[in-house]
Amino acid sequence: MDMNVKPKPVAQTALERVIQRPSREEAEAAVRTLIAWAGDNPNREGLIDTPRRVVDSYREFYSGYDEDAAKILETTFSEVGGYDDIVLVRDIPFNSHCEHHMVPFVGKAHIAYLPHDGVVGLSKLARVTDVFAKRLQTQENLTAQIIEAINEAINPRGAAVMLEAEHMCMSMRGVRKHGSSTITHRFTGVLAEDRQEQDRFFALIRAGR
Ligand SMILES: Nc1nc2c(ncn2[C@@H]2O[C@H](COP(=O)(O)OP(=O)(O)OP(=O)(O)O)[C@@H](O)[C@H]2O)c(=O)[nH]1
Ligand SMILES: [Zn+2]
Repeated sequence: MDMNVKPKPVAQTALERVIQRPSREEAEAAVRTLIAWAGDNPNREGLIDTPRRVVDSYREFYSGYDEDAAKILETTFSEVGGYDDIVLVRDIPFNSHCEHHMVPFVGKAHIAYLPHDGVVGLSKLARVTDVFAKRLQTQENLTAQIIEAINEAINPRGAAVMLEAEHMCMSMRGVRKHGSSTITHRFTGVLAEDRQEQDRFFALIRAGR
């Protein structure tokens, strides 16, 4: 092995740019503190492995900090038979956590764009949704980040993102209103300028239901 070959620098994640990640032991100790804060004994048998599980779960819930939307969207296709009309992927399920209470909000995303010179794999729109959903979020910011990532990656003639979600911080605590949903949407390009295109987007979301 050539010892002069320097290891490639590991790309800094969004989180590491802001804060140094604590060790797993520190994170597990924090969970034990929260269990005691809830009023239970972190040393009782049923709770002994809970800090480990919670810390593992956090890795899943917040895996988006280690992902790069631009990378996911970098493969585009141009051989689509000249198709240049709206592409809509609707009902993409997502779950995220609100940045105010760290409680889930759960819902569906509808993502559309008007191709310019290429299309992306449909699954990539769902993957990009997860990159940003799996961070601490507000629904507004999540909406904006998804559409910005699409615009930067494929420069479409227009794009639209609509999210509908139920916020557990409004149903399980606080105001305690079950069943309300919050809708956010954002349009760019032709879809921002042309009301008819917006109406078509809303009609396609409803189509065939
Ligand atoms: N705009 C927006 N607000 C959110 C989102 N998720 C949670 N919230 C709200 O964030 C607000 C935080 O309000 P605060 O008064 O600081 O916190 P709080 O005392 O816990 O508020 P309550 O939830 O009313 O009990 C609440 O009104 C939440 O409903 C979101 O995605 N977008
Ligand atoms: Zn909240």
